[in-house]
Amino acid sequence: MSDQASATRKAIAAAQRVVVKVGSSSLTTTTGGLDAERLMLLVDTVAQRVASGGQAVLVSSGAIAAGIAPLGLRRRPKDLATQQAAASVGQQALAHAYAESFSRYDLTVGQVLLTADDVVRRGHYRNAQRTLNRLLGLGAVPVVNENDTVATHEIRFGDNDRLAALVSHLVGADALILLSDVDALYDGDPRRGDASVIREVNGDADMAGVRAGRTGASGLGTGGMASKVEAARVACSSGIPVLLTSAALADRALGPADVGTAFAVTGSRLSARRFWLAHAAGANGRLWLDDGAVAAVVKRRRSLLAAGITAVEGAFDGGDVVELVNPAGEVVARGVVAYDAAELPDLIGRSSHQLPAEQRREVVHADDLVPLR
Ligand SMILES: Nc1ncnc2c1ncn2[C@@H]1O[C@H](COP(=O)(O)OP(=O)(O)O)[C@@H](O)[C@H]1O
Ligand SMILES: N[C@@H](CCC(=O)OP(=O)(O)O)C(=O)O
Repeated sequence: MSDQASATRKAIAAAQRVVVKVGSSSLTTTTGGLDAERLMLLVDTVAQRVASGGQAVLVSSGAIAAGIAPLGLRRRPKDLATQQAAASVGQQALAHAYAESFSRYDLTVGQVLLTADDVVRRGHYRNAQRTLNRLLGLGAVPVVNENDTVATHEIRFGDNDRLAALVSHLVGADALILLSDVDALYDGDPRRGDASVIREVNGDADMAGVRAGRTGASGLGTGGMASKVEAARVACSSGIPVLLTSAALADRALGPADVGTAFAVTGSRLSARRFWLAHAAGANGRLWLDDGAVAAVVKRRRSLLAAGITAVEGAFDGGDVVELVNPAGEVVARGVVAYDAAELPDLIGRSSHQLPAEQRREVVHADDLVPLR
């Protein structure tokens, strides 16, 4: 274990406030619905962490999977209406099981069901933040899931890994623990033959050559390893270390943190507004930048001026969030645009002195802009 890696594991073991995300495959079976025993073991571990002075937020998947057996379905449904029906049955079974199980430790559970809108819209984001913080302050264990019964295709998170990364930032967590049905990240899907375990990820370089699949073995979860790696990247980029392992190893993950894959932080903690801009806000359009503008915005942290924009995409209003893309089409930053989409075509490519006085303001001000690379 390298020094940096052990520092990451030490930080995770010492974390005061943790977010623990558990996947469907770890709590349910296709034939039996909710696996009460596995859920109880998880609760034992989380309750232990709370008893030793920590705080925990549980992001629990499993609503859809837990509804499969009670509704007499044979496998995870593919259409949204049946998924929502299953989630409606499964979520209440899940909430009931958590409440009962945590009550063995005199711990109260607060159910928090979020839609993507709750983190995409700034007002909702702060509201969710307040609720979660208050629950923690009152000594309860928030149990979070997506509000599957009302979410439509367009506004779904779909998998809970990304939701867990967003919740980690929302509550200012000191660590994020991702529990799945696989003990660690491998360089390829271990189900498909030989794969080597990756113990530490200290940055993008350690991910070179790693193939993280989009499907899981169980057919119960969604997103596969790819969504976990992406969630880890989001959390680490804003200063939250991540441990990825199996639910069967939860006691070690929440104890000495000496199992699974540890992802080191790659950036510092962002303010709520900057995190929201970078990872949560829905973008309404794109501005294409030339190389000079990319360097100014990403390396020198300058405002974006009209002169460096080569094309405008989307129908946005001033005040909306847009993506800034480099000439290769990669998103390099996100920010709040100061003009409506209709105003920009006349301005782009022109330097400030060629523009009328009222149109000389920055297109995206540096304070409203978050580089992503
Ligand atoms: N590179 C990889 N390393 C580890 N597991 C992988 C990798 N690529 C794909 N997987 C698969 O991802 C699965 C976990 O994803 P998923 O079923 O969505 O989990 P969960 O329900 O816990 O969210 C594992 O069962 C594993 O087979
Ligand atoms: N909100 C959904 C989660 C979807 C899902 O399967 O997520 P995961 O098991 O974390 O890949 C549910 O509770 O069924």
